[in-house]
Amino acid sequence: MKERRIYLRMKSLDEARNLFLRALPDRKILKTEEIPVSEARGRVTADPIFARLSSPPFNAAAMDGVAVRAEETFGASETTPLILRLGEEAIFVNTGEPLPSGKNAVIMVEHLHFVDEERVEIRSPAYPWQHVRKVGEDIVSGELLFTEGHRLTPWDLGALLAAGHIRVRVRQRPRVTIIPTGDELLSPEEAQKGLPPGKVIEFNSQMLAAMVEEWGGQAEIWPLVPDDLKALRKTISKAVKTCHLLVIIAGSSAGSRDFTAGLVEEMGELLVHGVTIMPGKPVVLGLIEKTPVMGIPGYPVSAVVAFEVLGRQAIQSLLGTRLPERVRLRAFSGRKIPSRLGIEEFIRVKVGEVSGKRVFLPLKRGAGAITTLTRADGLVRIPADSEGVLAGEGMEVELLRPEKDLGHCILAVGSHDLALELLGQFLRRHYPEMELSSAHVGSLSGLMALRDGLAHLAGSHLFDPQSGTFNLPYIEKYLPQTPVRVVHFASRSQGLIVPPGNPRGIRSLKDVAQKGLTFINRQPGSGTRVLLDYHLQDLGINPGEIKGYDQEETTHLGVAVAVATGQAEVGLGIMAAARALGLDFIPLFEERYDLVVRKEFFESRLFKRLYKILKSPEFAKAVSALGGYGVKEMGDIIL
Ligand SMILES: Nc1nc2c(c(=O)[nH]1)N[C@H]1C(S)=C(S)[C@@H](COP(=O)(O)OP(=O)(O)OC[C@H]3O[C@@H](n4cnc5c(N)ncnc54)[C@H](O)[C@@H]3O)O[C@H]1N2
Ligand code: MOO
Repeated sequence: MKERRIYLRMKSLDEARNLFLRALPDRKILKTEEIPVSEARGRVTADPIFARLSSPPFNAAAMDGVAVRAEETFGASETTPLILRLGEEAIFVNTGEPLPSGKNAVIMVEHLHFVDEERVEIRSPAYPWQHVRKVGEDIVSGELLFTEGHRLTPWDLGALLAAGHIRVRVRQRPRVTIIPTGDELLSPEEAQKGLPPGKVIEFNSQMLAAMVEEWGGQAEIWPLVPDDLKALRKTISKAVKTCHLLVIIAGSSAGSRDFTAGLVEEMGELLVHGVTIMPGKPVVLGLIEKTPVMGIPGYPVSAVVAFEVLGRQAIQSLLGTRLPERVRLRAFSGRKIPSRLGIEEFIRVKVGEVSGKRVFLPLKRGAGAITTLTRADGLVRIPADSEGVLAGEGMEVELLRPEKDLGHCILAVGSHDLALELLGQFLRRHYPEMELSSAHVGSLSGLMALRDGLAHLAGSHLFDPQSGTFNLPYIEKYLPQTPVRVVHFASRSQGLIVPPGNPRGIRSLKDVAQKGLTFINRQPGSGTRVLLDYHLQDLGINPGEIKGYDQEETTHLGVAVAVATGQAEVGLGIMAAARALGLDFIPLFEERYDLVVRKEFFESRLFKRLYKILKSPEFAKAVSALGGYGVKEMGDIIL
């Protein structure tokens, strides 16, 4: 067998799923078993189930009062009350008790007028079967309660018991064996003693096992297998004999120690290696000794996504039932999200509500970051034939949490700022259910997002050369119809970010042009770019004289990374970004960074919380500590 594998032709998700589902063994391989109803929640019925008893089993009083024969009460009215003899024409009954024979209605105790110990007066008639639950009203003996293949809910258990069943025949739960692989992994228990260098905690297996259990399967996690072809071959050949589905985690990609696809091919039939989804691309699907085998990528988010879109249906198909679908809702994208053509992308998103409209912002895309799932409100799928989503475009969001828990997320679209990120961290610390989700699109695009109702607030630092002021002239120009308030956030030092020790001896923008240094720029519409262009013009420098002027990053940190990695010799940005990466900084200008807030959001409870933090000395201190920030006027309301 070759040491290193390249992918088979990648399949689309539909192709891969169809190939795999068609190859699954017949459902009949799952045995059936009879189990107590008390243990049957979530199980799938193996037979149709008929009621053995009726419910209620007799005509029962539905209210506390007296049982009567309705016909004997006809004619009673306010003007012609009727007297009934207690114990004969009217017999006391409590809710749930059988009706005494001959009686067919109940009069509630509140409607009785007691004459004496033996007699009661009524002032309106009872109609037949009033306040009576008739025998079999709920369930009639012999009726079909559940079809075969029905997944039992908690209330289904009630109906089974009421209908006289204490045991029920269900389909065996598909047994799913999960094998984590990788030399670098350590079990969570072992890691308690400390994590040796180069080791990471193995947790994918437990996530996948929990998913299996949620879908109605039975998961068994096998001990970790090292990256060793022979060991893995041996484990697989044992595992396929005892399970209905085998899941091998990691080793699915193209690395020299990625054995899964090769082993499936060698030991059985390889159906799929590589699916055009992201995360989750290097999935392996196949059959070994008729047992379906899945090779699931090792990155945690890739593992969850791949297993969700392929494993879920495999279990569903083996169980012969449909699993409940996630709630979906339509929401609008708060920013442009580019996506690779030919790949179906699963974007984790935060969902907020702006003026009654649902808006989502993407979280980080890295498949290694499990918190992009724990923090996500939902998933948005960008189809393979799309190059991405435009700002304001409506998409379907598959919710990962209950809909009622949405709406705690503040959506900030605009200029990137490290102190704003810190504000988000403070917010979560004080109000754990809340989140500040930000998209870095630059100041001007942030204002546009505000205008279009796609953000609650926008961080902005747009310099207006004519007036020498920040932001307000732009708001006047671009948001004439949008009621907004403006809160000062911080002043920032903008300057040149250079490698430690400033090896090229840079002092000014003039030096950048004159010394022919490689520059890293920011995207048009960002406040930093506006500032740069203004000062270049002021200094009479033609952008064409600046090497790298057309190389753009979208965040301050992006610029700092470019300098730190040597891709550029200098960039323009804030001091905090330089500091964060241990770079040197030559301050050039002071600028104002303000928060432009939609007026109705400014008045909301969510904003009040954010504002409280903004005004706290504790937060101001933390921002100062970032370096290069002035916090004297932090929180001043300037419009
Ligand atoms: N040259 C290429 N390299 C990679 C490609 C590619 O197309 N060409 N694809 C990348 C993609 S996409 C993914 S996804 C990953 C999948 O990698 P593997 O399935 O081979 O998994 P590993 O490389 O062994 O691990 C990746 C990552 O995940 C961690 N891991 C693995 N198992 C677990 C576990 N049970 N619990 C927690 N974490 C786990 C592992 O430590 C690694 O950090 O490949 C890319 N490479
Ligand atoms: O499939 Mo990988 O999951 O794109 O990161």
